[in-house]
Amino acid sequence: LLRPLVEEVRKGNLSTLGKRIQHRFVRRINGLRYLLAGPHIIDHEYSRAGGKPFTIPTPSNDHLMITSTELIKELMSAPHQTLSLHAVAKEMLQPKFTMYGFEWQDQRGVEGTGFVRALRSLLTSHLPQFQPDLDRIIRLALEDELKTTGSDGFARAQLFPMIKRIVTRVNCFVFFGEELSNNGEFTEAALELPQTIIQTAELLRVSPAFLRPLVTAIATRRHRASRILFRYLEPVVKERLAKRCAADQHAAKQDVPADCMQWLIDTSPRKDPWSPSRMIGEIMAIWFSSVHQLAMTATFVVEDLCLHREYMEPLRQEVESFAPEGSVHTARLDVSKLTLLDSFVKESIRCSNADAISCRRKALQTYVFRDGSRVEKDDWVCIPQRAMMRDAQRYSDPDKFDGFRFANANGLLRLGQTTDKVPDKDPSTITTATVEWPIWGLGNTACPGRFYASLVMKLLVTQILTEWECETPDTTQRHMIWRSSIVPREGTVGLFRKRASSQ
Ligand code: HEM
Repeated sequence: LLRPLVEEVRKGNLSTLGKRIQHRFVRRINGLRYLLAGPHIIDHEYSRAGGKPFTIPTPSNDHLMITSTELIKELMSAPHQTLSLHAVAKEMLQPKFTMYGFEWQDQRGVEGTGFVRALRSLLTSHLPQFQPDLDRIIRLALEDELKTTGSDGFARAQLFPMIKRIVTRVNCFVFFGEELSNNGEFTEAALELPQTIIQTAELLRVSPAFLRPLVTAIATRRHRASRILFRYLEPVVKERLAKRCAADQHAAKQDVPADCMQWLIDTSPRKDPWSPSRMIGEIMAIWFSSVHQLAMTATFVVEDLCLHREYMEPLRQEVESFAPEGSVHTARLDVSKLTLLDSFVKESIRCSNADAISCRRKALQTYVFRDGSRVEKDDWVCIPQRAMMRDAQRYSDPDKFDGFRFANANGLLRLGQTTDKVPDKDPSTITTATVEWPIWGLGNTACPGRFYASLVMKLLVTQILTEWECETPDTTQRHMIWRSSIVPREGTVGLFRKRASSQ
């Protein structure tokens, strides 16, 4: 709060100082409401702004919200040294404290962007090989989670905690391989880490600097989860780094494991190689990105399946029509053909978006858009995606859950017709990153894990469809709000019963 004022004093700009103090102070106090009502405040201001940019105060800074295609394109082409995604992540997650002392750069790409190749290219291209294993892990995890049934034949499960565990299991497999993914202590720490990071970072954002080490030690239980992961990963990473170095020296090709940890090592800098602990810090940061959003989004999708049961039969029929002959097993199913499922998952994201904003960038220096909109240094600029996805100008009947909205719209767009169902001008799928569908971010920084995330969500839903009947008695309050996040409630229960045909 005080930093901008101190800067004003330094500049000797005393005439405007009084006004600025008052303005900043009032905005920061007003901004406190954002903590508990962020998405609602954004929705309200969006409808008042009539397509123009608008500013939302938060307790720490202002967020400039932009919605026009021109401004969004300008945002995407602005230099990373000016409008930075990494600086946002650093502010939100406080990695220096929450990730065991791991320091991030403010600017993306300073130490290479190998992780994009590791996830966007290598992980994505290996998805067909991974699919049978992902399918098996999800199936066994569901059976394990839902093994205790009541007298009515239904197993009861708290959906969000269950899906966090399932996502952790599959992600552990693709990140760290079979052995570590079967290690209970390791997977428990892998599940704990993202939750600890988020909770601790929030505490740190409201703690004075001198208390931060103490707050971190208490909230992370002296980095319990990080230390366990580190203990397991250190010998493996050391060995793999040494092997890479030896292979480079002898220009030899060697058999290497096919997992994300290996690809992150392979794509890390060669000229000035990272130490094992630096490498583990990088892996943990990417690990965090892989669990948190996916678990929340997948939970809302499963909740929507339980709530809108009329979609189960048509979705089932679609899965069965594409299943390899004579089986309903989803291991080798070509999920890209399941256009109704793609549409259902997309509609779930449109209606129950886990984040009210996307494409956050922090201004490392003041930036003025071509239309004159200003983002002051240290403020953020964002896209208010939830409000845009509920705008009747973009989506007809936006408050209605229309599971096949996108499939129907794609059908019309493919015929060269127009539709008011969606704002898209061309057919699209869930992973298409466009101005109309910014849930993955945009441009160079668009989520490199989106193809994997989409596959996991679809496999989870197809497993439930083919093996289970599901419903939920909890139909009212499905989420809680913190800042712009819309987090599934831990207590929402799903009822699951094995389908007669799958027993
Ligand atoms: C439903 C799940 C997910 C959602 C909604 C999501 C969304 C996003 C968004 C909005 C961004 C910021 C992009 C920008 O602002 O331009 C992002 C970045 C990122 N995501 Fe995801 N993500 C998901 C799953 C995953 C998974 C499973 C992984 C890893 C396997 C992953 C890895 C990353 C990484 C590494 C970045 C940083 C990209 C960069 O700095 O260039 N995400 N994601």
